[in-house]
Amino acid sequence: MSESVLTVRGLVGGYSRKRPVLKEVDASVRPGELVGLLGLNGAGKSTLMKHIIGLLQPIGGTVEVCGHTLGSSGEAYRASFAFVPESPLLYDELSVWEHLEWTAMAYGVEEKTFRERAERLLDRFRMEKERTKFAGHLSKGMRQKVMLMCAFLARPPLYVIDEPFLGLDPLAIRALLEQMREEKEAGCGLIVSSHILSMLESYCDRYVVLHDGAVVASGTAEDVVAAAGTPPSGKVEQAFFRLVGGSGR
Ligand SMILES: Nc1ncnc2c1ncn2[C@@H]1O[C@H](COP(=O)(O)OP(=O)(O)OP(=O)(O)O)[C@@H](O)[C@H]1O
Repeated sequence: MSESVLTVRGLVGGYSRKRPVLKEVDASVRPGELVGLLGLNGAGKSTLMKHIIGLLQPIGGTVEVCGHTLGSSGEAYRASFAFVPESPLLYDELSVWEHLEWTAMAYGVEEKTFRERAERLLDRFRMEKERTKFAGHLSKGMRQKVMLMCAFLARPPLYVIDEPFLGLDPLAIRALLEQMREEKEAGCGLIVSSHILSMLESYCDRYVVLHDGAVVASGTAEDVVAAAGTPPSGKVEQAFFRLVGGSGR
Protein backbone atom coordinates (compact mmCIF):
# COMPACT_ATOMS: atom_id res chain seq x y z
CA MET A 1 0.00 0.00 0.00
CA SER A 2 1.28 3.46 -0.87
CA GLU A 3 1.36 6.13 1.85
CA SER A 4 0.28 8.77 -0.64
CA VAL A 5 -3.32 9.29 -1.63
CA LEU A 6 -2.09 9.88 -5.18
CA THR A 7 1.01 8.49 -6.84
CA VAL A 8 1.72 9.17 -10.51
CA ARG A 9 4.86 7.44 -11.81
CA GLY A 10 6.43 7.96 -15.22
CA LEU A 11 3.07 8.78 -16.76
CA VAL A 12 3.10 9.02 -20.52
CA GLY A 13 -0.38 9.94 -21.62
CA GLY A 14 -2.76 11.92 -23.73
CA TYR A 15 -5.09 11.45 -26.62
CA SER A 16 -2.95 9.56 -29.13
CA ARG A 17 -0.14 7.04 -28.77
CA LYS A 18 1.75 8.71 -31.58
CA ARG A 19 1.80 12.12 -29.92
CA PRO A 20 1.52 11.85 -26.15
CA VAL A 21 0.81 15.09 -24.28
CA LEU A 22 2.34 14.00 -20.96
CA LYS A 23 5.99 12.98 -20.89
CA GLU A 24 7.04 10.78 -17.96
CA VAL A 25 5.14 12.78 -15.36
CA ASP A 26 5.76 12.03 -11.67
CA ALA A 27 3.55 13.54 -8.98
CA SER A 28 2.22 12.62 -5.57
CA VAL A 29 -0.19 13.89 -2.95
CA ARG A 30 0.06 12.82 0.67
CA PRO A 31 -2.79 12.88 3.22
CA GLY A 32 -3.40 16.39 4.55
CA GLU A 33 -1.53 18.03 1.71
CA LEU A 34 -2.59 20.53 -0.94
CA VAL A 35 -0.56 20.26 -4.12
CA GLY A 36 -0.81 23.10 -6.64
CA LEU A 37 -0.66 22.02 -10.27
CA LEU A 38 0.72 24.92 -12.26
CA GLY A 39 1.18 25.43 -15.96
CA LEU A 40 0.26 27.72 -18.80
CA ASN A 41 -2.65 27.09 -21.16
CA GLY A 42 -2.05 23.78 -22.89
CA ALA A 43 0.66 22.62 -20.45
CA GLY A 44 -1.23 19.38 -19.76
CA LYS A 45 -2.94 20.06 -16.40
CA SER A 46 -6.40 18.89 -17.48
CA THR A 47 -4.90 15.94 -19.33
CA LEU A 48 -3.12 14.84 -16.15
CA MET A 49 -6.39 15.20 -14.24
CA LYS A 50 -8.23 13.11 -16.86
CA HIS A 51 -5.67 10.36 -16.27
CA ILE A 52 -6.08 10.60 -12.51
CA ILE A 53 -9.84 10.27 -12.74
CA GLY A 54 -9.56 7.41 -15.22
CA LEU A 55 -11.01 9.14 -18.27
CA LEU A 56 -7.78 8.48 -20.14
CA GLN A 57 -5.66 5.31 -20.02
CA PRO A 58 -1.90 5.63 -19.50
CA ILE A 59 0.26 4.96 -22.54
CA GLY A 60 3.09 4.32 -20.10
CA GLY A 61 3.59 4.57 -16.35
CA THR A 62 1.06 4.19 -13.56
CA VAL A 63 -1.49 6.15 -11.54
CA GLU A 64 -2.46 4.96 -8.05
CA VAL A 65 -5.11 6.44 -5.77
CA CYS A 66 -4.80 5.24 -2.17
CA GLY A 67 -2.71 2.35 -3.45
CA HIS A 68 -5.38 1.22 -5.94
CA THR A 69 -5.01 1.19 -9.68
CA LEU A 70 -8.01 1.47 -11.96
CA GLY A 71 -7.16 -1.88 -13.55
CA SER A 72 -6.77 -3.93 -10.37
CA SER A 73 -9.36 -2.37 -8.05
CA GLY A 74 -11.53 0.01 -10.08
CA GLU A 75 -14.36 0.36 -7.58
CA ALA A 76 -12.09 1.23 -4.65
CA TYR A 77 -10.11 3.57 -6.90
CA ARG A 78 -13.23 5.51 -7.97
CA ALA A 79 -14.59 5.71 -4.42
CA SER A 80 -11.33 7.27 -3.24
CA PHE A 81 -11.51 10.59 -5.05
CA ALA A 82 -13.89 13.39 -6.01
CA PHE A 83 -13.32 15.45 -9.14
CA VAL A 84 -14.44 19.00 -9.76
CA PRO A 85 -14.12 19.91 -13.44
CA GLU A 86 -13.43 23.39 -14.78
CA SER A 87 -16.90 23.60 -16.33
CA PRO A 88 -19.79 22.52 -14.12
CA LEU A 89 -21.62 19.39 -15.22
CA LEU A 90 -25.01 19.10 -13.54
CA TYR A 91 -28.43 17.58 -14.15
CA ASP A 92 -30.56 20.59 -15.08
CA GLU A 93 -33.80 18.96 -13.85
CA LEU A 94 -32.46 18.14 -10.40
CA SER A 95 -32.46 20.68 -7.56
CA VAL A 96 -29.40 21.69 -5.59
CA TRP A 97 -30.54 19.54 -2.66
CA GLU A 98 -31.19 16.55 -4.93
CA HIS A 99 -27.64 16.83 -6.29
CA LEU A 100 -26.34 16.67 -2.74
CA GLU A 101 -28.61 13.71 -1.92
CA TRP A 102 -27.52 11.77 -5.01
CA THR A 103 -23.87 12.38 -4.28
CA ALA A 104 -24.28 11.24 -0.68
CA MET A 105 -25.96 8.06 -1.91
CA ALA A 106 -23.28 7.39 -4.52
CA TYR A 107 -20.49 7.75 -1.95
CA GLY A 108 -22.40 5.96 0.82
CA VAL A 109 -22.48 8.96 3.18
CA GLU A 110 -24.62 8.10 6.18
CA GLU A 111 -27.87 10.16 6.61
CA LYS A 112 -26.92 12.12 9.74
CA THR A 113 -23.47 13.02 8.41
CA PHE A 114 -25.06 13.95 5.08
CA ARG A 115 -27.51 16.40 6.68
CA GLU A 116 -24.85 18.02 8.85
CA ARG A 117 -22.36 18.42 6.02
CA ALA A 118 -24.97 19.53 3.48
CA GLU A 119 -26.33 22.28 5.77
CA ARG A 120 -22.85 23.47 6.57
CA LEU A 121 -21.84 23.59 2.92
CA LEU A 122 -25.04 25.41 1.89
CA ASP A 123 -24.32 27.96 4.59
CA ARG A 124 -20.62 28.33 3.80
CA PHE A 125 -21.21 28.73 0.06
CA ARG A 126 -24.23 31.01 0.63
CA MET A 127 -26.55 28.67 -1.25
CA GLU A 128 -29.34 28.14 1.35
CA LYS A 129 -31.84 30.11 -0.70
CA GLU A 130 -31.06 28.06 -3.79
CA ARG A 131 -31.50 24.62 -2.23
CA THR A 132 -34.78 23.87 -4.02
CA LYS A 133 -33.84 25.52 -7.31
CA PHE A 134 -33.22 23.41 -10.41
CA ALA A 135 -29.58 23.36 -11.48
CA GLY A 136 -30.70 24.59 -14.89
CA HIS A 137 -31.93 27.80 -13.26
CA LEU A 138 -28.66 28.66 -11.51
CA SER A 139 -25.97 31.15 -12.51
CA LYS A 140 -22.59 29.83 -13.70
CA GLY A 141 -20.89 30.58 -10.39
CA MET A 142 -23.74 28.92 -8.47
CA ARG A 143 -23.40 25.83 -10.67
CA GLN A 144 -19.71 25.75 -9.87
CA LYS A 145 -20.56 25.97 -6.17
CA VAL A 146 -22.90 22.96 -6.49
CA MET A 147 -20.07 20.92 -8.04
CA LEU A 148 -17.77 21.92 -5.19
CA MET A 149 -20.38 21.20 -2.50
CA CYS A 150 -21.02 17.74 -3.97
CA ALA A 151 -17.30 16.96 -3.89
CA PHE A 152 -16.88 18.19 -0.30
CA LEU A 153 -19.98 16.33 0.82
CA ALA A 154 -18.34 13.02 -0.08
CA ARG A 155 -15.10 13.81 1.81
CA PRO A 156 -13.00 11.20 -0.05
CA PRO A 157 -9.26 10.76 0.61
CA LEU A 158 -8.36 12.71 -2.56
CA TYR A 159 -9.79 15.80 -4.29
CA VAL A 160 -8.92 16.57 -7.89
CA ILE A 161 -9.98 20.13 -8.59
CA ASP A 162 -9.50 21.81 -11.97
CA GLU A 163 -9.32 25.63 -12.08
CA PRO A 164 -11.77 26.22 -9.23
CA PHE A 165 -11.48 29.98 -8.96
CA LEU A 166 -12.69 31.06 -12.37
CA GLY A 167 -16.24 32.33 -12.22
CA LEU A 168 -16.42 32.45 -8.41
CA ASP A 169 -17.06 35.74 -6.59
CA PRO A 170 -14.66 36.85 -3.81
CA LEU A 171 -16.86 35.45 -1.02
CA ALA A 172 -17.13 32.10 -2.79
CA ILE A 173 -13.35 32.04 -3.29
CA ARG A 174 -12.87 32.66 0.42
CA ALA A 175 -15.39 29.93 1.27
CA LEU A 176 -13.56 27.51 -1.04
CA LEU A 177 -10.17 28.27 0.46
CA GLU A 178 -11.59 27.80 3.99
CA GLN A 179 -13.20 24.53 2.96
CA MET A 180 -9.96 23.28 1.40
CA ARG A 181 -8.10 24.11 4.57
CA GLU A 182 -10.67 22.13 6.57
CA GLU A 183 -10.34 19.14 4.25
CA LYS A 184 -6.57 19.21 4.72
CA GLU A 185 -7.02 19.27 8.48
CA ALA A 186 -9.31 16.25 8.18
CA GLY A 187 -6.44 14.42 6.47
CA CYS A 188 -7.63 14.61 2.87
CA GLY A 189 -5.21 15.32 0.03
CA LEU A 190 -5.94 17.81 -2.73
CA ILE A 191 -4.47 18.44 -6.15
CA VAL A 192 -5.69 21.76 -7.50
CA SER A 193 -4.83 23.36 -10.82
CA SER A 194 -4.89 27.10 -11.22
CA HIS A 195 -3.56 29.95 -13.30
CA ILE A 196 -4.26 32.26 -10.39
CA LEU A 197 -1.22 31.36 -8.38
CA SER A 198 -1.51 34.23 -5.92
CA MET A 199 -4.82 32.72 -4.80
CA LEU A 200 -3.31 29.36 -3.94
CA GLU A 201 0.16 30.31 -2.86
CA SER A 202 -0.39 30.53 0.86
CA TYR A 203 -2.43 27.30 0.90
CA CYS A 204 -0.15 24.96 -1.08
CA ASP A 205 2.20 22.56 0.65
CA ARG A 206 3.87 21.52 -2.58
CA TYR A 207 3.73 22.25 -6.30
CA VAL A 208 4.02 20.44 -9.60
CA VAL A 209 4.94 22.76 -12.46
CA LEU A 210 4.07 21.41 -15.90
CA HIS A 211 5.39 22.82 -19.14
CA ASP A 212 4.74 21.21 -22.53
CA GLY A 213 3.56 18.07 -20.76
CA ALA A 214 6.71 17.62 -18.67
CA VAL A 215 7.37 18.38 -15.00
CA VAL A 216 9.87 21.24 -14.93
CA ALA A 217 9.83 21.62 -11.14
CA SER A 218 8.15 20.01 -8.16
CA GLY A 219 8.26 20.15 -4.41
CA THR A 220 7.93 22.90 -1.85
CA ALA A 221 7.95 26.62 -2.66
CA GLU A 222 11.69 26.60 -1.87
CA ASP A 223 12.27 23.69 -4.27
CA VAL A 224 10.42 25.49 -7.08
CA VAL A 225 12.29 28.71 -6.44
CA ALA A 226 15.59 26.79 -6.44
CA ALA A 227 14.69 24.95 -9.66
CA ALA A 228 14.07 28.30 -11.34
CA GLY A 229 17.35 29.72 -10.08
CA THR A 230 15.55 32.69 -8.54
CA PRO A 231 16.79 34.24 -5.28
CA PRO A 232 15.91 32.16 -2.19
CA SER A 233 13.65 34.97 -1.00
CA GLY A 234 11.80 34.86 -4.34
CA LYS A 235 8.13 34.09 -4.72
CA VAL A 236 6.76 30.99 -6.41
CA GLU A 237 5.02 33.19 -8.98
CA GLN A 238 8.29 34.68 -10.16
CA ALA A 239 9.89 31.22 -10.26
CA PHE A 240 6.92 29.88 -12.20
CA PHE A 241 7.21 32.58 -14.87
CA ARG A 242 10.88 31.88 -15.20
CA LEU A 243 10.39 28.11 -15.46
CA VAL A 244 7.76 28.32 -18.18
CA GLY A 245 9.55 30.94 -20.22
CA GLY A 246 7.69 34.11 -19.36
CA SER A 247 9.12 37.28 -17.86
CA GLY A 248 11.71 36.82 -15.12
CA ARG A 249 14.17 35.15 -17.48
N1 LIG B 1 -9.62 16.15 -26.41
C1 LIG B 1 -8.39 16.43 -26.86
N2 LIG B 1 -7.91 15.80 -27.98
C2 LIG B 1 -6.66 16.04 -28.44
N3 LIG B 1 -5.78 16.88 -27.84
C3 LIG B 1 -6.20 17.52 -26.73
C4 LIG B 1 -7.51 17.33 -26.20
N4 LIG B 1 -7.63 18.09 -25.09
C5 LIG B 1 -6.45 18.73 -24.95
N5 LIG B 1 -5.60 18.39 -25.93
C6 LIG B 1 -4.21 18.87 -26.12
O1 LIG B 1 -3.45 18.49 -24.98
C7 LIG B 1 -2.53 19.53 -24.64
C8 LIG B 1 -2.71 19.86 -23.16
O2 LIG B 1 -4.03 20.36 -22.95
P1 LIG B 1 -4.67 20.49 -21.50
O3 LIG B 1 -6.13 20.73 -21.71
O4 LIG B 1 -4.26 19.32 -20.70
O5 LIG B 1 -3.94 21.80 -20.98
P2 LIG B 1 -4.18 22.65 -19.65
O6 LIG B 1 -2.84 22.76 -19.00
O7 LIG B 1 -5.28 22.07 -18.86
O8 LIG B 1 -4.57 24.05 -20.27
P3 LIG B 1 -5.62 25.19 -19.79
O9 LIG B 1 -4.90 25.95 -18.74
O10 LIG B 1 -5.78 25.98 -21.04
O11 LIG B 1 -6.87 24.51 -19.34
C9 LIG B 1 -2.81 20.70 -25.58
O12 LIG B 1 -1.83 20.70 -26.59
C10 LIG B 1 -4.17 20.39 -26.15
O13 LIG B 1 -4.28 20.85 -27.47
